[in-house]
Amino acid sequence: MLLAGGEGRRLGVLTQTKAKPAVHFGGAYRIIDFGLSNCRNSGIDTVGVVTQYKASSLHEHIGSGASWSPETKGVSVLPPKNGEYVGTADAVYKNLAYLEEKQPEHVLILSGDHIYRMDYRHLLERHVRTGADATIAVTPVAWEDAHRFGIMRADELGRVVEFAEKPKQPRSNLASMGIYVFKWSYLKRVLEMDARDMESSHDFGKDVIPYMLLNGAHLQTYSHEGYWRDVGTIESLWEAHMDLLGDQPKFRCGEEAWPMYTPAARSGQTYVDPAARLGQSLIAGSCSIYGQVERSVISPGVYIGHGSVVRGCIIMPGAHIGRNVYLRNAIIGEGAVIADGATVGSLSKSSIAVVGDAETVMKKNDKKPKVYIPMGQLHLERVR
Ligand SMILES: Nc1ncnc2c1ncn2[C@@H]1O[C@H](COP(=O)(O)OP(=O)(O)O[C@H]2O[C@H](CO)[C@@H](O)[C@H](O)[C@H]2O)[C@@H](O)[C@H]1O
Repeated sequence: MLLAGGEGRRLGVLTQTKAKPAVHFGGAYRIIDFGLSNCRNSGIDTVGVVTQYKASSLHEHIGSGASWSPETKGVSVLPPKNGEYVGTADAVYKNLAYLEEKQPEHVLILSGDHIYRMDYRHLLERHVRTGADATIAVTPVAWEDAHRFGIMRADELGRVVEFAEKPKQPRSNLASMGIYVFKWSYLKRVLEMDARDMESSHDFGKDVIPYMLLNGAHLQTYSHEGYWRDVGTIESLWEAHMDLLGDQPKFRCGEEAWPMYTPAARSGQTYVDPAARLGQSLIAGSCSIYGQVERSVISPGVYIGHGSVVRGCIIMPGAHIGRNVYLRNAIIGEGAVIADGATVGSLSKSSIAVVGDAETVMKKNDKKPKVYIPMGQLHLERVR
């Protein structure tokens, strides 16, 4: 069960027209492609994608699901039928009939907004070997980020002994990745119990996992080694893109041994003009580049005009960057237009400027000046 229905409010204007898992990532992909490709590469061909917020963006992208499950067409989208999904546990609870039909022994629950590579067979092997009711994939995170995650302590055999969802003062930096495998019989029981609890917010992290611990369930950990990022915020989305760059990138998308699958996109060639200068960047197909691009990820169908400078940027598909534009540490949404001579972004790395999908940014003295939409604690500057 791939959970992809959250609102993704922290991505602000980037999720105004699409669900967070449908946001483009790494030039050629969308965020949800990572979980779905992991499923295919792990031999999992029956996947229920639970959608809700801006569901049509995901439904269009997933289509028949044949990109990830070519033989059996086993990828199903599961929007809410009656009412809404109240939390992550409720989203699975309301699809118990779908699961029942499949008669699984174990159910893997994944999040649609993570960038990582994982062979779920190893997680499942550990879960079966330890005979746990449920197993959570875990990874250490930076102490300063620990308050954003479910944080736990485990004993020497890897059994969870303490868990706190997004604690203000974390007592460990071992984080839940929001990836769980449950014994089907146990999952059904615990979700039915949670559904009857009027006090519950019906969320795995806030309610189900603490309930399990309180009631002596056998909860194991599976240590994930390697890259993993929850790209739920503007900063983490930007940083994860920067992790793709360089000679020895922290993460590579689509290696031969672990391919990435996504529905066929624009496959035209990219034109690089003699006036262009490119460095440390990923450039997708069907682009035209006349300006200077450094430490950036450029998606398909992007135009970058003469005399423009693009540094530390993520440019989403089909964006048009005019002439003599200066872009620095910015995310430019799908189909956005940056008019000739405009400036977007700041010199400081800690603030990322964002232009939403299909927005137009004009030069300061034009009649319709564009202002960045303030997001959370981010400091966003005006277009100069
Ligand atoms: N009502 C709903 N219907 C359908 N889908 C929904 C939904 N609400 C959320 N989702 C989806 O479920 C996934 C996880 O949801 P959240 O983003 O709410 O969890 P969060 O990341 O805060 O914490 C979780 O994930 C982090 C790791 O990222 C853990 O540390 C933490 O313990 C855990 O609770 C997302 O892909 C989201 O789209």
